[in-house]
Amino acid sequence: MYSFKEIFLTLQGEGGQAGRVAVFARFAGCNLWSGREEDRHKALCNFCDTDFIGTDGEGGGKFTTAADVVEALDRFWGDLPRLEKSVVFTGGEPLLQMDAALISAVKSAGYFIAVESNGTIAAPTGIDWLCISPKAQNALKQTSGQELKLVYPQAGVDPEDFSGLDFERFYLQPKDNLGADKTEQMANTQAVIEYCLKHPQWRLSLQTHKMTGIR
Ligand SMILES: C[S@@+](CC[C@H](N)C(=O)[O-])C[C@H]1O[C@@H](n2cnc3c(N)ncnc32)[C@H](O)[C@@H]1O
Ligand SMILES: Nc1nc2[nH]cc(C(=O)O)c2c(=O)[nH]1
Ligand code: SF4
Ligand SMILES: [Mg+2]
Repeated sequence: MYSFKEIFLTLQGEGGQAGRVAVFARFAGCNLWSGREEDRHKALCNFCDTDFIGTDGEGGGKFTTAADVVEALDRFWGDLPRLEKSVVFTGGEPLLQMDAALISAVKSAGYFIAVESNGTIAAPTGIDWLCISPKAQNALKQTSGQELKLVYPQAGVDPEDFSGLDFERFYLQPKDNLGADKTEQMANTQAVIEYCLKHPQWRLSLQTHKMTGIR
């Protein structure tokens, strides 16, 4: 059984695959936050910008088999070219639910498989583009992949804690303070820019879907 909050077609907004059309499949549930606002202050990850509770979003639901998930993804991919098929599994935390059966079925259907994960759970094999986004003091179990994308700044977190890990690319993504304060938001972006100017291993990742107003 796989539980998805929502499934939709959009352009990847972040990181090294930004601009690429993909079906986004957002799993319900996370191991670092309940998703309820009243729990945010005591969550292991407290800056989340996403609603991942339940299965009531567009395209969401509970799918009994991996084949049922593929059928749903294919509905959103529609008649687009088969050779370009691309899916991003996110959440919530996708590695709580992704298993070999799902990866195998999605791969057989022709998809390039990208995953957005907090890295606290080891990833199964077969993922084409693994993006790990470490969260404060939560221990990393997955220390390799295509992209490490650190939300910055985070209290007590130094990018150099991660710069020696086995990733192809390293990104800093300005922390969205969720509308709390425009000045602080701009300061976060400025801090990323200044860090990247001094540390060429790191690149700027902007949440371009928020700038353009797409999902
Ligand atoms: C909502 S998370 C879901 C996947 C997974 N749980 C994770 O944290 O990587 C998707 C991406 O959004 C990023 N993100 C979440 N809240 C953010 C915020 N307030 N500002 C910037 N990026 C944020 C995460 O770090 C992650 O890279
Ligand atoms: N367009 C778009 N790109 C994204 N990249 C990562 C996202 C996520 O929430 O995981 C996301 C998202 O929610 N929308
Ligand atoms: S780990 Fe990811 S989904 Fe979970 S609360 Fe943090 S940003 Fe949100
Ligand atoms: Mg998002």
